[in-house]
Amino acid sequence: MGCISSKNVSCLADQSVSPVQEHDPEPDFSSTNQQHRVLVDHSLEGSQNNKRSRKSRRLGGSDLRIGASLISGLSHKNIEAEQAAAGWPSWLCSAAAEAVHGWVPLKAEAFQKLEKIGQGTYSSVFRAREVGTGKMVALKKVKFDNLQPESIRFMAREILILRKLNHPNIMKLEGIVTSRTSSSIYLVFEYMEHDLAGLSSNPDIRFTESQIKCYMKQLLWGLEHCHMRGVIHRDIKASNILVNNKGVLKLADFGLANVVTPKNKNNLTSRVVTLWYRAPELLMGSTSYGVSVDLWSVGCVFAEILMGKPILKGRTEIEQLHKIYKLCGSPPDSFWKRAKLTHATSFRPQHTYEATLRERCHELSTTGVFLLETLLSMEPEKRGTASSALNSEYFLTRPYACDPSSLPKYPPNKEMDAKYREDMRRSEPLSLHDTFEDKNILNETSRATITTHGNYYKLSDLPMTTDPASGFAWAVKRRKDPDNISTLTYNQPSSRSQLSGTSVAFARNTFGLNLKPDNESVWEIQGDKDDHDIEEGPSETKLSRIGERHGSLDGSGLDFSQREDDSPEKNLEHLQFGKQSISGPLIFKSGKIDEILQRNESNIRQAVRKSHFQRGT
Ligand SMILES: Nc1ncnc2c1ncn2[C@@H]1O[C@H](COP(=O)(O)OP(=O)(O)OP(=O)(O)O)[C@@H](O)[C@H]1O
Repeated sequence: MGCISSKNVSCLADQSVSPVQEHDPEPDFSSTNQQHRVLVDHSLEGSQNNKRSRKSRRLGGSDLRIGASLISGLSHKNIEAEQAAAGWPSWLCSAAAEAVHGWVPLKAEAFQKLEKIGQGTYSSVFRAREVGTGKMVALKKVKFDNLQPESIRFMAREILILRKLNHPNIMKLEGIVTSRTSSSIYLVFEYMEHDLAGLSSNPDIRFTESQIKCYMKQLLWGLEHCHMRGVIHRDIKASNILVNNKGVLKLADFGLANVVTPKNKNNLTSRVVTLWYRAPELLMGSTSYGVSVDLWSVGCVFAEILMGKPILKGRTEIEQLHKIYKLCGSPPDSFWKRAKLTHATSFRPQHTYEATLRERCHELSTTGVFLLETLLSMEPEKRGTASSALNSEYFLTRPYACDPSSLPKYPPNKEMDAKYREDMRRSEPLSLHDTFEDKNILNETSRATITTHGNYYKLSDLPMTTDPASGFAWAVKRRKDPDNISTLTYNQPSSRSQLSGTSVAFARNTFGLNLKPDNESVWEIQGDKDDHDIEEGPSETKLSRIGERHGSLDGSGLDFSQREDDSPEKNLEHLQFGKQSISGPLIFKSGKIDEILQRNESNIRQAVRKSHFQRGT
């Protein structure tokens, strides 16, 4: 695959854009046998810049602004001329020269594009074959508006962070496919056959304790590398942790990552991390968090691979917090005293919750429970660091982590996942009862086994369902001024719909949220039950809409009501709690968990992008 060889000026000549591409705005992936061109450090560096470049390499490239500082001595005209000569499109050089500095673009015809393997908010991922070597790669096509410099710079941030990292357990950016005339770019990554979400949720796969340790160690090594370079990943979840057929785990998807600097450390957006993996301080709106948000997510992933399912599956931010309290216990008084959040006390539960983590992980060794409890500490500073987790007793006691090469070769992930998801779709919903059985770990001598299990899909994995014609959402507001009346709104064409009132009841009973109708939006609650426990059993609260009103958000400084994909229905998918905006889908037409996650992910990505535009965080 492409490499970065230093000072290889002569290679530049080899990077000329083919006549076909000159007329093609999209990179033209072909099946021709044209040789793949390597990435080279081109001739930007003068002797002084070379010195700086070498220094930064000795330091492990730890300065994210390396590109910017390197090129600062050169005139813009020179840089653009150099980069254009290297084959980069002008819109990219002018908006994000530092991201591609020292590299030359790879040519589209060096790859044979195969099937699509992933779809993100701002990307589509394809499997592809490198023509010259036959090696499989993943091509991530990044969507952005190339007329908008901010949009390009946002994408450039991901590239800069990826270039800053260099570790066997971090997904390596191997190159970028584009051309002088292209309007899009593809990031080239090593192809990984599996992800931890697919493997751990597969009922046919059961990890042994030493296999779990092996995955966890690799994850923590990768994370330690990020954190030591000031990079917070901010989207650690099982599906972003990829595994190849050699048992090597790599942390992927740095689309939400950021480098903490003295300048931005108190001005970060709280709307990061996929809901199920989001730390409590983020749910409470913190904007001055640190790398410990990643450690919380690692705790969630640890629990997920132990149990075979995500451990905290909230459907809204408020429900997510509730689930955290139920698992980890309500935070101690000291937590609320120390919390620097303006609205922290709004999140203080009225009831005391005892931690249930030990019960839920009763098969896990004592050392494992201790590590899990540490990672899932309500107080960020008690979570320790990736390094301290690696030094924990869990990894120092038998059974030790196995060697990655001894991990089983699983059937191709994409096929396996596709089949599994299809099976789930066909079978849902099964019954009102929870049919999920935790996949407890096997004893040390066991290997991962492929067996045929029953169907594991659980009804409570699904969002609360509504009438077939649903697709509405609701919002709650509470303010202190004349607008100060809480409003519960939903938007549903039909006159009546069923909505589980658990979130309403939870908001009211747990946080003391007082719901009142206001003039603009009138709602009725029928048969409301005080149901504190969202997870177990749907409550039969019925709401009928008479009027409607759009929700708006402030809280974390982001306003989803101005999202690109703006519609009344979508705007209403927020629960505003005090100043904290609570977002996330509550109810979906089809009742598919994939849909919830997709929407949640999209919301986060759009919000972070917007926040980046506004504040650069
Ligand atoms: N190197 C890879 N090998 C195999 N599959 C990959 C690779 N990278 C990504 N994928 C697949 O593509 C999916 C989407 O990729 P990724 O997570 O990077 O983007 P995203 O976060 O969904 O997109 P965006 O950041 O634009 O919203 C992943 O969930 C994974 O299934």
